[in-house]
Amino acid sequence: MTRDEFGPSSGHYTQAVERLLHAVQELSLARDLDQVQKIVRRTARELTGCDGSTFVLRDGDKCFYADEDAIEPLWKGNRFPMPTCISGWAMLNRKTAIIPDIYADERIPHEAYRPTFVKSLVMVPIRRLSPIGAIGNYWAHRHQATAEEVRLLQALADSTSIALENIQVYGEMEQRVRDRTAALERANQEIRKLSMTDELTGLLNRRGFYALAEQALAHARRNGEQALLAFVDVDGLKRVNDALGHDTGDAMIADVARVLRSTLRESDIVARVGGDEFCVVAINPETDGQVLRERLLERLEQANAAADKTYRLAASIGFVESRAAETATLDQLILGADEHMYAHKKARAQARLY
Ligand SMILES: Nc1nc2c(ncn2[C@@H]2O[C@H](COP(=O)(O)OP(=O)(O)OP(=O)(O)O)[C@@H](O)[C@H]2O)c(=O)[nH]1
Repeated sequence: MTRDEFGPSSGHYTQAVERLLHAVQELSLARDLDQVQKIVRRTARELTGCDGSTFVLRDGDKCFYADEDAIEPLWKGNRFPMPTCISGWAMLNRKTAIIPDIYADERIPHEAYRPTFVKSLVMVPIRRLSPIGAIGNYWAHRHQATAEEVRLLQALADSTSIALENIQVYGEMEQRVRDRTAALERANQEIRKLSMTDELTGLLNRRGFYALAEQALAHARRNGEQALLAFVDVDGLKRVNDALGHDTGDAMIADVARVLRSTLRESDIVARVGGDEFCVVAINPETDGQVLRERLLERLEQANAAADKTYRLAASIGFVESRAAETATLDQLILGADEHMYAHKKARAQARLY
């Protein structure tokens, strides 16, 4: 195409400006780098009718040939040091490189061009004041780019720069929304955890127990697994409170909780469901209720022997074992274990009398 054919009053130029306006519109709607690259590589070629275009991004001190649209492959995916390639020159000098004969120009690394079809090129920087990339146009024959072609490419580069900034802003906004959502989710999790946790012992509280135990029992029933529910009531807390103070009573509760947690399996659900009352749900328990009770009492005794405390840990323990076929509700199971515990407490009190 000659200069006359591509002058401001020519039909080609009008078409190219229309094409550019379309691209500007598309770029204003682009939301990610892929979309921008696609628009730029296609438009850059169509604006001048050249044989190839590249979309280059600055990557530190390298030029990254991010994308291309050409009659034969160029350098897509490659990175070159800024001073060794023409896109680097355009960015470092903040100027457009117009090169009608690449083999007559010292800025061109001739060896890199020899395997390619390129004979002439134009390279415009994206964001002239502080370039972040460049757009290349290549011709397979000798071509002296016209002022109009360069102007069109520069206008495309300016719109590309705004599109890239938009993407960055959108990206940051999206990231901020993601961060906030994650923080909210963490806060919600914390609230859920706090609302299900007993502050004194760190075990589940009554609400947490119901939530997890209901789930575990339903699951056990579906799978035909056996379940055991134990009710543990600390002995003599009132006496300790009255004689040694509420703080000591608290310490006693926390000690019992520690013994329960360390004696039971990690998968067992352990909760403080009242002042001095604990509930345990064990699915597929390793032992029957009687053995479990003996083990817990033994561990409480061991804790007493190991520590020089002003109080003794003791508890009454009742339990119920629920088979898969049973349809007792959690409340019914708790009631059964509580009654069993009460019988145990009575028996222990009587044993102390004799
Ligand atoms: N320190 C302390 N005491 C509590 C807490 N919650 C409840 N209590 C007290 O625990 C005592 C429980 O009394 P009881 O049900 O008679 O139990 P007990 O003193 O262990 O008596 P037995 O179960 O018959 O051995 C009451 O005095 C409650 O005020 C708590 O969080 N901390």
